[in-house]
Amino acid sequence: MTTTAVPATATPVVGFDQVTKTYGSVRAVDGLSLRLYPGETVALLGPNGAGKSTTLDLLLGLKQPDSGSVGLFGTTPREAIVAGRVGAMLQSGGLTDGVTVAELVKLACALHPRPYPVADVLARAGLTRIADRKADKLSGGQAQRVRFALATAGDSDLIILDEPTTGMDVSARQAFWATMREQADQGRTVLFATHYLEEADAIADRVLVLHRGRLLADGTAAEIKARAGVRRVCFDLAGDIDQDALGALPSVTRIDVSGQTVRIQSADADATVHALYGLGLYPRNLEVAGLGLEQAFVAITAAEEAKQQ
Ligand SMILES: Nc1ncnc2c1ncn2[C@@H]1O[C@H](COP(=O)(O)OP(=O)(O)OP(=O)(O)O)[C@@H](O)[C@H]1O
Repeated sequence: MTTTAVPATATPVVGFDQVTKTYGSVRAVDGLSLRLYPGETVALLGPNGAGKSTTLDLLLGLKQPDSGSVGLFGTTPREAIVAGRVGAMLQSGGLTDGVTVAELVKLACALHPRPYPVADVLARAGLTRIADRKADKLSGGQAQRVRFALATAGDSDLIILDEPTTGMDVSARQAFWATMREQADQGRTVLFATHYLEEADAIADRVLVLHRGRLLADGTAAEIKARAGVRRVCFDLAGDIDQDALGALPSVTRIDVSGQTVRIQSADADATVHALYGLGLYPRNLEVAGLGLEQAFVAITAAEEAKQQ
């Protein structure tokens, strides 16, 4: 379903084949097969507990699969990491108390086989002014920027980011994504897990939706939105609003009424609007539009939940 033009013979940056990982009775990753290719910017979405962090840990060799295989650049995660091909920014850890920001970045540069100059790494992450501050004296957003610096200390081919912008303010987020775009434009593969669907929509050229450890959707944001197969119908009504009657219109899957404004999700917007007029109502400011990525995500995962009940 992916639309990215990739030669069939290209060695995948990431190759998951039928990977399963369980914790006791919890199947965190369930038969996952996946290929990522050079230059792709890929968002990994999923509700809490969907298996995103476990997937990234498997990719980084921090966890081993119970079955199936995980490959990076045609080799093992460990070999790829030792060769400096992977930069990673995980949700926590990596920041040692009592050590300054500059010292941490220097160490990350020293450990990378193809390091960037320390001053460049600090500047790119917006850390120059706080380079002498101790890592345990940072705000949440500053600590995230340090993790970002550590992930980009050298010239890696794959950058893995687990919820990278959590705690960052708006300008830090914008700067962060501008840098990631540059990295992708230079041919690097960027894989990021996020709960900010607007970021996935704006940044990713491919979106993966995980649900209970399985891949529920894989495509561009536009394809995921279309796949939800639902449209939004929004209008104003004068007078008393009979929510039950509107909810019973054909193909309506969801209804919200706020003041005189009605917002409906419909699997067949034409049929819904036709029947709306059939009730003898006169909607004003009528708008029919596709779902945003966030609503599409909710619709897709809710449909899957309903199937599994
Ligand atoms: N170390 C562990 N021991 C036991 N269960 C675990 C462990 N790590 C994760 N799990 C379980 O595995 C499932 C997947 O967890 P994971 O952290 O990969 O999900 P996630 O998509 O990253 O979630 P979130 O969005 O909340 O960060 C969850 O049900 C979680 O409770």
